Amino acid sequence: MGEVDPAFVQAIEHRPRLEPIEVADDIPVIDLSTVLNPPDHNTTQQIITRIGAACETWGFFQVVNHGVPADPRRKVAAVAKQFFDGSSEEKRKVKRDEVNPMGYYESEHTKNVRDWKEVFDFLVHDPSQIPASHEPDDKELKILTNQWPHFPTDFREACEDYAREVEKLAYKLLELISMSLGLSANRLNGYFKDQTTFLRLNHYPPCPFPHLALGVGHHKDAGGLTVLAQDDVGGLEVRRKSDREWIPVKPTTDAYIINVGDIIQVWSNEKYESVEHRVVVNSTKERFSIPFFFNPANYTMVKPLEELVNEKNPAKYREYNWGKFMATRSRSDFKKRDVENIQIYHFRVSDN
Ligand SMILES: O=C(O)CCC(=O)C(=O)O
Ligand SMILES: [Fe+2]
Repeated sequence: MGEVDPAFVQAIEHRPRLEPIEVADDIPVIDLSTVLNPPDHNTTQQIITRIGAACETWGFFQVVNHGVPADPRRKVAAVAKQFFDGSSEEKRKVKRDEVNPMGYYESEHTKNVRDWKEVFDFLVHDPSQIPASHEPDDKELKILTNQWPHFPTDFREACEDYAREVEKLAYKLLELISMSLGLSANRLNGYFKDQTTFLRLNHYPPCPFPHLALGVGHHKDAGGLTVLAQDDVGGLEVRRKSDREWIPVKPTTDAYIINVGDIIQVWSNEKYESVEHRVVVNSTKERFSIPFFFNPANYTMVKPLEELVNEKNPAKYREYNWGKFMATRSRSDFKKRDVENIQIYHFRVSDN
C-alpha cells in the first residue's frame, strides 16, 4: 500500500482503539413480539418502560421480533452488494451532487474528515421537498427525487419494498417512544406526514489503515429516529453516557439497532439524548449497513414539546426549522470546510 491519504486520517484523539474491550453492561435488546401481536396491556407497558430506560441510559437499543420480514431485508442486502461490487462507471451515472443529494457518493466527510465508505441514498417518499438553500430568509423549496441505477435490474424494487416495511417499524417505535414520554401513542406522528426520511446503503470496504481512519467519524444523527440494519461484521461503536467509553454494538442476527436523533432530544427536552456513535473499519472484511433515517417534514419547527416543559423544567432549546438545519448540515458533506458545521447544541439555551 502506498501513502495514506491524509483526508482520511483522524485526529489522534478520535482514532479507534482496535483491541476488543470487555463489555459488562450492553445495549439493551428488546423483544417486540408482544407489542406487535394482539397487545397485552401489561406487557406492552413493560416494553414501553424498557424502551424509555434504554433511551435515557444509552440513547440506543436493539429490537428483535420487530415484524420486518426477513425476505425484503435479504433482498436489499443482496442488491446493495451487487451495486457496490459493480463498475465505477455505473456508480458515476447515479452520483449525487449539490443539486440532487440522492444517489451514490464515495467521499462524504463527517466532522471534516473523509469517511472510509461509499453510500447510496434514496428517499422513502419520492418526491420530497426540502429548502432550496440554507439561507434563513430564502423560503424557496426544491423538489428532490431519487435516481436509480439500471444495474442490478431489481435494485429499485428491492429498495422500495424494504423501505415500506421498515417505515412500519419506524412508526411503531415512534409510538412506543411517545408513550414512554407519557404522551399519547400518536402524539408525534403528524410531524412525519410529509416526511423527509431517507434510506442509506453503506459499504465499508476493507481499510489498510484501520487504526487511522473511520468508516464514519463520531457524530450524532440529526433527525428523529434511526432504524439500522447491520451485517454480522461489526464496527458500530456507541459512546456510553456514563463514562464516555466507546462501546461496540454486537451484531445480533436479524435485529435492528435503534437510536434517537437530535430531534427527539429536543422534543423530550433532553430526557433522551442523541448519542454519539462512529464506525470502526477493519483491514480484512468489508461491511454493509442500512440506516433508515426517519425524519419529519421540512417545515417542522422543532422545539421541546409543551407537555414536557414547565416552570421547573423550562425549555432547553430554542425553536429551529428542520429543513434549514438539514440544508446547512448537508453543505459540509461535499467539501472539507474550515468551520464546524451546524450542531444541535447551537440551539441550546444556556443553563443560567
Ligand atoms: O454503519 C453503521 O453501523 C452506522 C452508520 C451511521 O451511523 C450513519 O450512517 O449515520
Ligand atoms: Fe449515524
